[in-house]
Amino acid sequence: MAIILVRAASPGLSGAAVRDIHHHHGSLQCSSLLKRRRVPARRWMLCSLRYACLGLDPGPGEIGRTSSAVYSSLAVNPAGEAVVSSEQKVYDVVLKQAALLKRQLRTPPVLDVRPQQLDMPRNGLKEAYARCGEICEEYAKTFYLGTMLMTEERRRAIWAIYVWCRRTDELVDGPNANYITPTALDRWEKRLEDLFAGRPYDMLDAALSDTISRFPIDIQPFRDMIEGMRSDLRKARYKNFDELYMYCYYVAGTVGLMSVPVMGIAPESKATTESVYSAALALGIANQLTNILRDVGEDARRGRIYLPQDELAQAGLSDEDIFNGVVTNRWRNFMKQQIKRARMFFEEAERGVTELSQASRWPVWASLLLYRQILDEIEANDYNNFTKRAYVGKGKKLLALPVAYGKSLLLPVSLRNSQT
Ligand SMILES: CC(C)=CCC/C(C)=C/CC/C(C)=C/CC/C(C)=C/[C@@H]1[C@@H](COP(=O)(O)OP(=O)(O)O)[C@]1(C)CC/C=C(\C)CC/C=C(\C)CCC=C(C)C
Ligand SMILES: [Mn+2]
Repeated sequence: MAIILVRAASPGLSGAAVRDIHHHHGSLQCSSLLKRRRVPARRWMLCSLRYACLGLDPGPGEIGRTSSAVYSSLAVNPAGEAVVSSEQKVYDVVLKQAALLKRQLRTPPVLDVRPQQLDMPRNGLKEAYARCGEICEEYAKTFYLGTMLMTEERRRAIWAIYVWCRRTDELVDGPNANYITPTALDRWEKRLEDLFAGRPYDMLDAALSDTISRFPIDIQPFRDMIEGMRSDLRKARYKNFDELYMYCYYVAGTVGLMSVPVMGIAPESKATTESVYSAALALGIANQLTNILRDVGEDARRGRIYLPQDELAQAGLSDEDIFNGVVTNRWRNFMKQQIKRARMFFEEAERGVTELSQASRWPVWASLLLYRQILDEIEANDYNNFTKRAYVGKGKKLLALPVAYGKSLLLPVSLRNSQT
């Protein structure tokens, strides 16, 4: 194995941090950091892969720059010290959620919030869930269709989560967004705590209260989504991918973490709970990156640029270029790299979908295939995401459903090798 020591050649890293970073077949590995920073080897391999695939394979002197500019477990602060990256922080949440799920499945807690304890009129919960279903159908038709294959209890739970997420997003993205203050988000969080304690404020909250009494769902991803909305209020630029990654976790990776306890892992799956959560997180990140790439023009008209500033600068692009919205070769090349990265997150997610319980796979495959096609449409639009909205047509949408169904019948990846 060819190892190139980069040692003090890196301007962004302290000598100790680069002690044994080695460069091997286009990937970066750093064993001292793995130990000191508890970066799991698998995560490190993954970020190395993304790093290499992005074609940003650095020369030795460039490691400090690219480690924060690309996707990495290692970030560098302005003083040149290695700091825990967003990916590592989020991975700690994944580990915690996985541990909670395992513990609760072993010894289900004595539930202190039973549906019948909720102060609701007769049939109230049924109506509440039905309303959640209607909202879901109105906003996300294809996805709604996908949920129809799930068991009734799971389907209703996913609707209730969907509606809470949609309402949270509407606070900062909806018609009243201009009037939303951090205090309003604090009130929304208090409401969240109340509904987790069995004191829902309205019927839609009551549906979620009921859902969390039936499934081992933790409050943290919900809190984190509200944190993402707070960040949307105060921030309109992202310095680098590390910052953007955190934002994507907050607003979309959280959805993946909320959904796993409801969708369930296939009883025959040999995958670890952590790996399934990681895949769910990856799907959320992939979806959000795609959403950002689709909406560049629309966001710019609201004064927002979610694309990493340092990567724009490296591509010779500025905020002005985005506001002007002219598709140039620089823009095309920049977009190609961004699309490549989003696709890598989709690939990571794919490995987890097969591990979900059989009936949950179809809607997840459908949403993965449909959302990923938006990237193909951006390409088909010759990267004009300034004035053209990438849109997956009805025909392609309909075709994705049987394809997703076919994929949902596949054996979990974790079982495939052991069967041969
Ligand atoms: C089956 C399935 C997809 C279940 C998830 C259902 C669910 C609870 C969705 C909530 C989505 C939501 C309203 C999130 C609020 C924040 C937000 C709007 C995020 C963006 C969604 C797309 O919305 P849209 O295109 O309408 O965007 P605009 O508001 O118009 O800009 C996001 C891009 C994020 C969506 C993220 C997911 C759906 C996460 C998917 C991950 C899983 C379901 C985990 C699957 C498990 C494994 C193991 C892969
Ligand atoms: Mn939105």
